[in-house]
Amino acid sequence: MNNIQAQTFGGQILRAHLLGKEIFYCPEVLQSAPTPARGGVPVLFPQFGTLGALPKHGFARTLDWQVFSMLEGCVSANLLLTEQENWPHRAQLNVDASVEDEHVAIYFEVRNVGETAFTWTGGLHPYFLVGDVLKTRVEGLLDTPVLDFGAQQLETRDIDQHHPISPSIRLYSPNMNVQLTQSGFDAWQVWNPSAQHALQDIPHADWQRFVCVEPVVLTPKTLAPNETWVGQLTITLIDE
Ligand SMILES: O=P(O)(O)OC[C@H]1O[C@@H](O)[C@H](O)[C@@H](O)[C@@H]1O
Repeated sequence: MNNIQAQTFGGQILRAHLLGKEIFYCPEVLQSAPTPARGGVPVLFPQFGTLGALPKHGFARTLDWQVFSMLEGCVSANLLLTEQENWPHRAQLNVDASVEDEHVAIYFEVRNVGETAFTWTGGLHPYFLVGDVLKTRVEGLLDTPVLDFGAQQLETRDIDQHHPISPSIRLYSPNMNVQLTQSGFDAWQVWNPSAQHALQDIPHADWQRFVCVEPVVLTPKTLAPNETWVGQLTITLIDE
């Protein structure tokens, strides 16, 4: 059975099932505002990570969005991001996601609805449910044809790497094998916090159950008033 679920806080997709398979890691108990929820697919905007002076990963993941679900298997999350501290702009953000057959398709749209141009970084931060990250690999990155997490010393240190963008890569894990196809983004960020993490918002052992493979914009993009940027991530179950 296919379905998808999102919450208003952060406009965040939390869970999606494809042919009955759970695609995203999402703990039972999620942090509530103002702490960003760890799991599902956080939206990062207008700053990726600490690439600037704004709050880490921007404002979008800690604001309340409007979330609609009019058709089964589809969600639409929308945020009019108005002026924030150190960010005197206005942006309309839309995340539209659907599950159909063996795909989850996520569109992320950013429109400048203010009167001044702004420059942004950000993207989507999916927490893929892999079962055991130490038995998981990513294939098809341009600079690392096979990224084997079992060989990354995740018992002692995190992995936090960006890789040049490619149209599609594959994630092989005990939970699922998926192809990740993107357009519009400029890097794949790969992150797992390792067994040594100090995250307080997930059960400690859960570090091993997920990996984040994130289609992101790391090179600042400028949008003039009325200009729109669109990115897409499609997650497709594959057999091999
Ligand atoms: O703990 P946060 O703020 O949700 O960030 C999680 C991780 O997100 C990744 O995108 C970053 O590359 C990591 O550096 C960061 O630690």
